[in-house]
Amino acid sequence: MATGTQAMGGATDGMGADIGVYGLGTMGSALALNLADSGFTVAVSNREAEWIAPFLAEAGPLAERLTGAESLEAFVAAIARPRSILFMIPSGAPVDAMIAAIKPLLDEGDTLIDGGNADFHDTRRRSAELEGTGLHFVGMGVSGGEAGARNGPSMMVGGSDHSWEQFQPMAEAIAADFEGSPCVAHLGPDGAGHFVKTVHNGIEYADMQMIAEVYGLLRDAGGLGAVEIGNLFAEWQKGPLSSYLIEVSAAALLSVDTQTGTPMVDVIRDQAGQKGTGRWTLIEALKMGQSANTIEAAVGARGWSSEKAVREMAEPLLPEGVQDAPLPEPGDLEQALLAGRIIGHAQGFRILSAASEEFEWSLDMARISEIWRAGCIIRSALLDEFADAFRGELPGGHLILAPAVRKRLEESVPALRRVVAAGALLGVALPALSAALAWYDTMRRARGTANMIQAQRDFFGAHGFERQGEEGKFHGTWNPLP
Ligand SMILES: NC(=O)C1=CN([C@@H]2O[C@H](COP(=O)(O)OP(=O)(O)OC[C@H]3O[C@@H](n4cnc5c(N)ncnc54)[C@H](OP(=O)(O)O)[C@@H]3O)[C@@H](O)[C@H]2O)C=CC1
Ligand SMILES: O=C(CO)[C@H](O)[C@H](O)COP(=O)(O)O
Repeated sequence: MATGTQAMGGATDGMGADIGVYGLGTMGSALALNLADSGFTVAVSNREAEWIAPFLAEAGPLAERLTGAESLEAFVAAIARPRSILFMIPSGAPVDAMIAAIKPLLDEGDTLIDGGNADFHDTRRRSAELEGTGLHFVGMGVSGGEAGARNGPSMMVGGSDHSWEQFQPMAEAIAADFEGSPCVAHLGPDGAGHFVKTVHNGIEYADMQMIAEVYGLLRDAGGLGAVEIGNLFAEWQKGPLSSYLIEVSAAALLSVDTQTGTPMVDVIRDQAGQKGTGRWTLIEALKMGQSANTIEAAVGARGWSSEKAVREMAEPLLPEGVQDAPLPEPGDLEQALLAGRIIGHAQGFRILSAASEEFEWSLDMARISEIWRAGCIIRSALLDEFADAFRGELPGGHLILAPAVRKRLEESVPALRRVVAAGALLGVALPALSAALAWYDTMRRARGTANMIQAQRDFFGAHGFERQGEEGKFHGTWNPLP
C-alpha cells in the first residue's frame, strides 16, 4: 500500500466524491470511467500507487470528475459520507486484507462493495462479520468484461436495503440498458448477488463449451477452416442463437495473427484456463443435491484440456475406431446449440431456485433473466424469452416446462440428437451437448432407471427401498448369487 497522503485532482474539493473505486486494473479502471462518464465524482486508488497518475492522465476530460488518492487515508477522506466504496480486486485473501485495513478509517453508515468474482460463502461471512459495526457490505457480481464495465455491465447485487438505497442511483446509471430497463438488481441479502454471478459464469462455461464442440465437429470431422466456421457463426448471429458469445466466437475465428498471418485460433494452445466460478457452481449444485451436467461437462473439459501431454501421448496409441457418418447440416448444428443453450440455462436456474430456498433469498428468476439481457457475457436473444417464461405459466417452476420453451425444445432437440449421434460415430467429443441431451431424456421420462440402482443397493448393502404406491421402507427377496 502506498504511504503518500496527497490527493491528485480536485474533482471532489470540499464536498467529497460520490463513490470511491479501489483497484485500477481492467475492471476497476473501466467502472471508474463509466461512473465519471455518468456524471458522478469518483475517488480512485490502487495498491501500486504509480498506476494512479497514468490512469488520470488517460481519462482525458473525465479526469475532472476523478480524484486520485495515493494512501488509503486520503482515499477515504476524499469520499462523501455515507461512503460507498467499490473494491475491484482479486477475490479471497486480498478482499479480507483490504476490509481489515480500511475498516478503522470508516464511519457508521458507510458501505463496502466487493465487485469481484467472490465465493458467496466469503461474502456471507464478511456480511455477518460487519453486522452490528454500523458498516454495510455488498457482494456484487459484475459481468461484461472490460467493455461492459466501461459502457454498461450487468450487475447482480446482494446486500442490505440501506446499502442498495445508497448505491442504486449510481448502479442504475452505469448499468447496461435493455429497452429502458437497467441491467442491475438488488437480488437479496449477503451472498445472493455473488451466488447469482457464480451461476451466471457456470452457464457461461456451458455455453462456451458447446460452441467449442460445434467448432471441433466442423474442424475435425468436416475439415473446415477457421474462416469458414467464423462465417457460419456470423450467419447464426442473425438468428435465434444471437448472443454475445456467438458474436465473440465469430469475430475470434475471423481474427488473424499478425505474427504468422494465420487465424488467431490456430496459433492458440488448446489448454483452457479457469479461475474457479464454474467449479464453484458445480460444488454448490452438488451440495444441494442438484446436478448441472452441462456445466460439469464444461468444467471437466477445461480440466481435460490441461492434460495436453497425455493427449499427445495417447493420439498415436489409442485407435480412433470411428464409423462413417455424415457431417450434420449447418441448420442442425445451429438448432443443437440452441437446445444445448436452453438446457444449460435451465440447469443454472434450477441451481438458483435450490439456493434461493436453502438460503431464503427469494430470488426473482424473471428479474435475473431481465438483467442478463444486456451487458453480461451470456446475454442472448433467449433471455428475453426466459424472462417472459418466468412471468407466465411455469409448471412446477421449471423453465423447460414453460409453453414457449417447450416449443423451442420440440423444434431443436431432434437436431441435438442427430448432432450428438454424429459426434459419437465420427469420434468427436461433445461432452456438454451430450450431457444436455442426457439430462433432457432423463427429465422427460416419468419412470427412470433408479429402481435398478435401488435394487443393487439393497442387494449388496441392505439399504432398503420404497415400493411404488406404498409408504415405508422395504427389503427385496433377492436370489442368492450362484
Ligand atoms: N476481467 C474480467 O473480465 C472480469 C473480472 N472480474 C473480477 O473483477 C476483479 C478484478 O479483476 P480485473 O480487473 O480483471 O483484475 P486485474 O488483474 O486487471 O486488476 C487487479 C487489481 O487488483 C489489485 N490488487 C491485486 N492484488 C491486490 C491485493 N492483494 N490487495 C489490493 N489490491 C490488489 C491490482 O493492483 P496492482 O495494480 O497494485 O497490482 C489491480 O488494481 C476480480 O475479482 C475478477 O474476478 C469480474 C468480471 C469480469
Ligand atoms: O466473470 C467473468 C465473465 O463473466 C470473467 O471473465 C471470468 O474470469 C471468467 O471466468 P474464467 O476466467 O474462469 O473463464
